[in-house]
Amino acid sequence: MKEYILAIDQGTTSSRAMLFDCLGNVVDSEQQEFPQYYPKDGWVEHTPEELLASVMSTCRKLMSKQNIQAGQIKSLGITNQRETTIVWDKTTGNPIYNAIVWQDRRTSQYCQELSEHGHGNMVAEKTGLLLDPYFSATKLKWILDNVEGARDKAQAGELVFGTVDTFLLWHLTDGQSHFTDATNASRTMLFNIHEQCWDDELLELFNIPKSLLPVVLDSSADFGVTSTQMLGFDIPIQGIAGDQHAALFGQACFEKGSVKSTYGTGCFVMVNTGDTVFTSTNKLLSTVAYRIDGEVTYALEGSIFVAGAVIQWLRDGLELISNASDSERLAMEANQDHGVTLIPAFTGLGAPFWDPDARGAILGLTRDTGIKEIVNAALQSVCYQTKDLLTAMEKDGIEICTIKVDGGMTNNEWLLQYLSDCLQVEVEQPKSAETTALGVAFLAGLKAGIFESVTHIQSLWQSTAKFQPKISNELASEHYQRWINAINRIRTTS
Ligand SMILES: Nc1ncnc2c1ncn2[C@@H]1O[C@H](COP(=O)(O)OP(=O)(O)O)[C@@H](O)[C@H]1O
Ligand SMILES: O=P(O)(O)OC[C@H](O)CO
Repeated sequence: MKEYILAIDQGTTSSRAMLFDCLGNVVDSEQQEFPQYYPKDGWVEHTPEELLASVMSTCRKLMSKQNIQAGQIKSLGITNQRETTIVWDKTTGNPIYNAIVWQDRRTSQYCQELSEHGHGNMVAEKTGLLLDPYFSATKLKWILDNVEGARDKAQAGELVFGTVDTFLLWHLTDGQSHFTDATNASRTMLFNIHEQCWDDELLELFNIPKSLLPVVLDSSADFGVTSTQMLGFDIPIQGIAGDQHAALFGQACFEKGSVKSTYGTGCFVMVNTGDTVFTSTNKLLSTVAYRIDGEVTYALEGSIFVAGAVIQWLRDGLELISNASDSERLAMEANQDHGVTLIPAFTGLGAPFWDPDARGAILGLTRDTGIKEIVNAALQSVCYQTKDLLTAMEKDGIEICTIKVDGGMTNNEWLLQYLSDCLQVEVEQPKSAETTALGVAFLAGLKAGIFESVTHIQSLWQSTAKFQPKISNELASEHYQRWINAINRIRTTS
């Protein structure tokens, strides 16, 4: 009887269930998109029920397709879009409001006020984060303050909060487990990353009752067992990590200084900083990379809000392309010297600008500009935003020679070549682009004893292609300068 690890990857635009063998090879997978809701300018929501339904349906389809029998799945891991905030009723499990998605900017005014009152340093010092609507704390406060009766129910201990991992775990275990892991906790802005605990001063600042919060475990831990009615069998849940942290783990970036960049809905560059919290002076975030056996490894992160989402916008918003993969051919066929700059700041700018009120723009249009040039500029914008992050890292004294890339967008080779040209560094692609799911499968398998150690996992990682810069440093700088000039025209903060 073959044995497997099941990984759930609940992303911003789709949910995936992936089956891995005990060497970390992909056996099969299922994927399902779900609706995005944009109720107001800068607001982004999901319905938690649709997230759960998409996860359940992909897992069930995958298991039935592979004719999985009891006992074949040795361990289950959950990785997830981070920061997205859900509050639900402890008794019924029903959410009291939609999931407020990480991209949502509704609390930008409140964050601004907290900054003006001088709370930024304390928050950054304790959490490694910047006072920005991106993180869960102000979203959670918004729900408690704006949903009728929520604060009273919270005070009475009738509600619970969780990021998406915690919500899925709760339902998979039929309300038995109210846990999260240290990586997800580190994105809430309520968690002290030095002391590895919920922080009373932060809870007071954001007016959050502690009783709402899940218990924080290692990323590789016993989180509970799936209830039979959910997946048909009792499966131990032994890995949980935020998707970017799981990708770092799946890319085997275990050494201090190793870097990965993931291109999904957003783009997230992470550098392993070992057992030290690195303090950036260039608005990058410090975060928990992973926690195993109580030992914390930290990372430095640069977060970009719109990467693959710009391609989705070309597809669904502008209807310029029918499939995301069309973008590769069109970008290749474009006049490469088009002079168009597209800034996809649909929900503001993330690192290193942190400008929640900036909005997107297309500059440099001429009568010759066509669909191909717009598509090309959209893909270039993802590379320039990555360059913004690497430049900030360089200013922090971190030199990067190679980045390991993954995520849905890395199926686009034109993008990877332009990325290498733009960054003037080597871009390395792993055998599987599904590194996020693989990372949490590794974490779950580690707890289950399928993988002996991090060193064992390192030996399983394989690269498939390397992209080297093909344009001169001078030309790359010229292109990038055009981007910087354009960014300076849309910023609302300095
Ligand atoms: N060939 C491609 N070229 C460019 N973008 C792509 C391509 N394939 C997928 N994408 C983009 O990648 C994103 C999906 O990547 P994925 O890693 O699944 O994201 P998430 O985990 O955030 O849901 C979508 O936004 C899609 O537009
Ligand atoms: O859904 P992704 O893969 O773009 O990841 C979202 C991030 O976790 C948000 O912080």
